Amino acid sequence: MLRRLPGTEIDNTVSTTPATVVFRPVVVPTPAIFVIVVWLWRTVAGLVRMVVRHPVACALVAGTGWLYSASEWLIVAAAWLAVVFAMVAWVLWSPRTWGRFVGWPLVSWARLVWVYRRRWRAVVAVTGLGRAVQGRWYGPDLVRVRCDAWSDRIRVRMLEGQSTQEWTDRADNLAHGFKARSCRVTVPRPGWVELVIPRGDVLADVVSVQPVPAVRVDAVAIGLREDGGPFKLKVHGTHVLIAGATGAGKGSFLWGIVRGLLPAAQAGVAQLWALDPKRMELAYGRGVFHAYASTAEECAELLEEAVRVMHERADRYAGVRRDHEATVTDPFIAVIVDEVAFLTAYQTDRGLKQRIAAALATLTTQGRAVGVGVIAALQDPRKEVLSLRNLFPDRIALRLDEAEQVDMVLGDGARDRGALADQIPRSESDPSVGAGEAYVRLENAPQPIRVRAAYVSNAEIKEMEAAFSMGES
Ligand SMILES: Nc1ncnc2c1ncn2[C@@H]1O[C@H](COP(=O)(O)OP(=O)(O)OP(=O)(O)O)[C@@H](O)[C@H]1O
Repeated sequence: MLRRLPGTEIDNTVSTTPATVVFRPVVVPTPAIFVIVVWLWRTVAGLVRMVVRHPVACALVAGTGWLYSASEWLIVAAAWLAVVFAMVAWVLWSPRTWGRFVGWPLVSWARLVWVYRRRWRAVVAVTGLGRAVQGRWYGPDLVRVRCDAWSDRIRVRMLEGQSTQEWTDRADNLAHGFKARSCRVTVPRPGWVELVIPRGDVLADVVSVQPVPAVRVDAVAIGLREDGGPFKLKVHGTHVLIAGATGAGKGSFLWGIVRGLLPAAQAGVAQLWALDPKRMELAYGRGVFHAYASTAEECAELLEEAVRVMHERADRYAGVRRDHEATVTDPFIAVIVDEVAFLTAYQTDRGLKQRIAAALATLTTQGRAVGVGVIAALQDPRKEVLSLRNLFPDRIALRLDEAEQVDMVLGDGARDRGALADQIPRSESDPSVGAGEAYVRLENAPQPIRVRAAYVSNAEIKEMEAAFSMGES
């Protein structure tokens, strides 16, 4: 009766297959008073828990009961009408606070009861997340469900001794078990996991570009996050690696960054330097760049020029300052490289290859403190990504061809944490399906976030070029 066990007992298994022998536990008669005390204690604890967790619902039920006993049903009906009016007024006055205190808790409760509690035992049993201990079945505790506009967050107390890895390995099973598109596992505190299950998908439709923003170099607006919020990418003080299969939409990220930095470039506090060995992407809006290189020789020279600027600034800053502030005299220099493997892995001239690799390594290891940032796109992550990857603090994986490539780009364990870049949809007939969708892993946040870049069309690139041309580069 007074047991301390590692989770919720699901079933008391006594009989078994002939191969396994399970003995029925010894039954020790318990005095009735113990049983009564334990039941009373559980009832009181349950009531207190209910009042703490659902104070508004409990107050409504208790208030209705009290009013009915103290007066007549007409008064009760009038009181309820007043409550309904108050709710409507609250929704109209502040839908956000109403949602926070009434709407979402109600949705959470309904989904807890209707979706998760109903399926929990079956899902836990089929995914193998329960355990049989001495003939008894134990399952992890489903403690609470919190819903918001885009996802359900399910707090679970794991069985004692269970690892997060067991849950991340079964994320796909859990998603299917709860009829969801995906499931991400996070760890709020030791012994607990939180399953993040998105409802609907705000990234399913093409995201339109926002008007060109005000002058800023720190973070640029690229598109939308999975939770519907704006996705802003930090570009100053970091380096960004963008990897994606052909047609994944790397161009949207590159042009999104360019678009975000253009006002700063016009104001003179930023400079955009383009390296475009394929000549199929950045050449289209060539006029917006301060410097443009396409042949391997030109690219090596431009990278070495960036290294020279970097060293010159480092000499001036030494002992005077520790970080860079974008000014007209010392603008932030964004070195944008489309298809970096053309300059490294695919480069046949060994001399040029070594110069480019050395310049890239110098810029990515020393450039960010003095205001030189590298933003590099890559199509095939198998080509030298491992030597490049660690030089880039922030990484973005668009649609990739194979599951193994996700960890190659984002770092070990990223796919287990929910970065399913290999599962981003594609369509033969509609190139926009899944294009621009990506998982982002930032330096200071190991948990990948799902985003979609706004689509920067050819017409918009030409408009930007017309409005922000830097003259002959
Ligand atoms: N953010 C986006 N939203 C919707 N559709 C997009 C987006 N980005 C790109 N597309 C669509 O996908 C197509 C391919 O995009 P893009 O050329 O940028 O891919 P890529 O990754 O640069 O490919 P490649 O490596 O072959 O150059 C575009 O022509 C466009 O139709």
